[in-house]
Amino acid sequence: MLSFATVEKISVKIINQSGFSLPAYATTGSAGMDIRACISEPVTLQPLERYLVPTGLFIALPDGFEAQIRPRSGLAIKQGLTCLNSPGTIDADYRGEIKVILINLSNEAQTIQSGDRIAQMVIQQVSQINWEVVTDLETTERGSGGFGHTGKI
Ligand SMILES: O=c1ccn([C@H]2C[C@H](O)[C@@H](COP(=O)(O)OP(=O)(O)OP(=O)(O)O)O2)c(=O)[nH]1
Ligand SMILES: [Mg+2]
Repeated sequence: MLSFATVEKISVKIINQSGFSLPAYATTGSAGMDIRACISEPVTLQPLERYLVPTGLFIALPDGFEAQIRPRSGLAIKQGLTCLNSPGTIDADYRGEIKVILINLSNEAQTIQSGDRIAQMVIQQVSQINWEVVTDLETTERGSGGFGHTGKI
């Protein structure tokens, strides 16, 4: 049995005609909850077309939390559908509808039906910081090396 840090309850409002249940963790160890398209009619995305897909979900995160909207790997590998702004950021103070920016990166048209699981939502704790302006940063072994600096193997 996996154990996760328990989070206080998060207020959620769900508005849809199709009676979807709330997003839920599919397995005991799932990081994300799948979220569904909430659309009045099917949407077809042509190759490279993007679409802002409503989910019918509204949440009120506590301060210090964010929700990330991430792609589902199955949808990406099978249909080339992914989230354009991945991961999407849902701010703690956002009270609007959660929407998913889907893009069709396949070379065929792809259709989304209402109720399709189009993305997943991961709730994370985040910190806000204050800057301390300095003239010199503390040194490290890496220094300014990056972008393949440590080699391939
Ligand atoms: O995939 C996403 C990304 C964002 N949002 C909502 C919640 C988020 O809190 C708000 C703003 O998102 P973001 O900061 O990414 O967008 P922005 O372009 O910086 O807009 P803003 O100026 O409103 O912050 O839009 C979504 O519903 N889905
Ligand atoms: Mg922003």
